[in-house]
Amino acid sequence: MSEGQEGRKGPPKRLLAKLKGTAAGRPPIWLMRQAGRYLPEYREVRASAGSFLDLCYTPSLAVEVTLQPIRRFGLDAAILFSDILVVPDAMGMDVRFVEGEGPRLEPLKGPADVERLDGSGLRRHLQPVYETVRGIARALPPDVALIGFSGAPWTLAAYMIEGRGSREFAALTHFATTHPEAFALLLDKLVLAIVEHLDAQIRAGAEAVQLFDSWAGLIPAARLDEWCLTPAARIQEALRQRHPDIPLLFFPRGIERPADLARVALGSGAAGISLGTGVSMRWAADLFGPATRCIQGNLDPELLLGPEARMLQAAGDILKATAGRPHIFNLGHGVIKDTAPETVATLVSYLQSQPD
Ligand SMILES: Cc1c2[nH]c(c1CCC(=O)O)Cc1[nH]c(c(CCC(=O)O)c1C)Cc1[nH]c(c(CCC(=O)O)c1C)Cc1[nH]c(c(C)c1CCC(=O)O)C2
Repeated sequence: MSEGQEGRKGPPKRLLAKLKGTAAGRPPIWLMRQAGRYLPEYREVRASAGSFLDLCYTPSLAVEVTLQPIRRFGLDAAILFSDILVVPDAMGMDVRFVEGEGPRLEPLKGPADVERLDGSGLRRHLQPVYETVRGIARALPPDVALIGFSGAPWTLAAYMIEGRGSREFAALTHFATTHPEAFALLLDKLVLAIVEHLDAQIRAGAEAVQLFDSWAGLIPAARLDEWCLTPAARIQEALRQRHPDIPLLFFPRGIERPADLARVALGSGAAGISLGTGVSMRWAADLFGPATRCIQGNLDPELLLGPEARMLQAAGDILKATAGRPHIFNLGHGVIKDTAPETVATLVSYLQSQPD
């Protein structure tokens, strides 16, 4: 058992029970991007921190912003405050966050750049992140689960090749088809780096981990196994060998055709599948349940912009569609920055007043 877990015996945690396949009890709730700019207390810490990466690498501040939404809303899980792009940063890429524009990386241009990527110093470079995990584990209320995370290989490759966020990631698909061997090597290096990163988070006290494949929807159907399913299954298998009791949540956002989604979700071996906004919970529940596979999601984050009655109606529809199956309530993507914190409070109260 890892160091972090030993000190964390206490009441059973709803999120972990659901990931084991329990249908009983109300759905736990946490929200992707529950810490962030929609919270005034986050903006205050952010303003004092220097750059966004400085915030990610300063344990006292990263612990504080992780705990802010837990204190304010009483959510059922905390997610480590960090970013998926710390992995390319730790592999030697130059990663920056430009105010109001998002991430910028010096893009990988060809095979030589992939060869140069070096994951051997990853744990050392990311010590502040693991220190943050230890700090959160010590501070969390005993019934709140702690989730660690990483980007999935395809999604990290997207930013590493494109050099920035994009809707189409044209350079990515161009690289993957013109340099197939270098692209395969890149995914390979990322699988190993991600396993190291998640393993270190688990040793520091993460009780579940989420793998974000935010751009999986860009993968052509014929490449789904190679670029999405197989890397996820390799990560899941390596973690299972090291930490058989730690569940993985997989978020293949944008994979929406039922046959593709079922294939990727079941093939990954993950205990939980997080569904994006484009998936109907009604058929997803039938696709995965009642097999002991937990589903997470998938309220449209736009609905949190109001009116509240419409949001609660949609949340109720999700609860109806998932009734009797292991379900973790979440959004279909991250909280939008214009969201009113009061609306999040309304949503959390609604979920927590469900029959148990
Ligand atoms: C693709 C991706 C990234 N980061 C992440 C993903 C996968 C999830 C998704 O699809 O959204 C994951 C992420 N990013 C962040 C977290 C922290 C934990 C949480 O969810 O509360 C998590 C889990 C903090 C963050 N990551 C970022 C912020 C905002 C930066 C700031 O405060 O200035 C936060 C709170 C920056 C970021 N980080 C990234 C982008 C594209 C941006 C810029 C867009 C934006 O600014 O919203 C990369």
